[in-house]
Amino acid sequence: MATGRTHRTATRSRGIPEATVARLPLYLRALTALSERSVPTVSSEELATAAGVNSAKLRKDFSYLGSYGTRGVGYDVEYLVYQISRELGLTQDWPVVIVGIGNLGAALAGYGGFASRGFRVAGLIDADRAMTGKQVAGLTVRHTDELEPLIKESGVSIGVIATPAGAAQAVCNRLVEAGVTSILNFAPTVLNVPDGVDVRKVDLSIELQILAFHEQRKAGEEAELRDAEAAAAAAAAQSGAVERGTAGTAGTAAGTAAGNAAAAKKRTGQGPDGDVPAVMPA
Ligand SMILES: NC(=O)c1ccc[n+]([C@@H]2O[C@H](COP(=O)([O-])OP(=O)(O)OC[C@H]3O[C@@H](n4cnc5c(N)ncnc54)[C@H](O)[C@@H]3O)[C@@H](O)[C@H]2O)c1
Repeated sequence: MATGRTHRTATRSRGIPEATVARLPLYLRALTALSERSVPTVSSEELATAAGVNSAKLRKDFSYLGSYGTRGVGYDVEYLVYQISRELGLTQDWPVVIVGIGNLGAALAGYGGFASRGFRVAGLIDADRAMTGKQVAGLTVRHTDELEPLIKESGVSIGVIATPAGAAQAVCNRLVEAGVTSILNFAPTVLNVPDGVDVRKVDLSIELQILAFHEQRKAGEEAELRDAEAAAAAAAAQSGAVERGTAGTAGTAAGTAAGNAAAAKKRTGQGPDGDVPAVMPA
């Protein structure tokens, strides 16, 4: 088994970059909301705002799909929903198996968003014999001994791992051996998989850590802004007090301090990159 190979490289088949593929679900979610409100067309700016993506990036992404919209009209919402769904493989049903039916696995099993997006939970697996036969979200929990037959019977190609980290690699190996080629991993560990297997990792604590970083940066920048504004005010006061001679220097100092204050203010307006999806390659 190869090690460290956890997701495909920068571009996929048909030349669509991985970063574009990662944004397609964001567009689809925004487009689905528009479709539900029976909105027929949408401009790239409106859709970019709704998806939390820069509009130039959106137009570039859609050019990979061969979708350019109509000048003055925008994009046809229904057609784009179909096109993106087809690109993401969502026009077909994907049976999914969830392994580890504890707090998280049970919550995932009951998540209605899977079915509405074409992911059918075909089976729930847990190693705890006390769980075997229990009903969770309308499905019967099966023991890990039944993992392989379940995958074969249901034609499962996507596995969700919600076990403790220590069990995740062994579960992953069994899933792959049984024919699963895509894994969504919630366990806080890096999985090694062979070529041809895609792993996506979800880690909410990493997302929170990224937000904490931005919070810390914003606090630092606000302090920097206050210092720069105070320096600008002091330099302006000094420039007013000096009538001749050093007035030019004081004026320059005031200008520089004001420039620093403006630059600091501009930086504080920047936040986390809304284009980065919460699910990341493992
Ligand atoms: N990614 C995230 O944001 C996120 C959020 C919450 C939890 N987690 C992770 O998800 C995992 C599950 O969390 P939880 O709170 O549901 O834990 P939990 O203890 O409630 O459930 C774990 C379940 O896995 C089962 N299990 C253990 N070993 C197994 C094996 N080899 N095969 C099949 N099933 C097995 C246990 O019997 C149990 O039912 C943990 O690794 C946790 O750290 C991740």
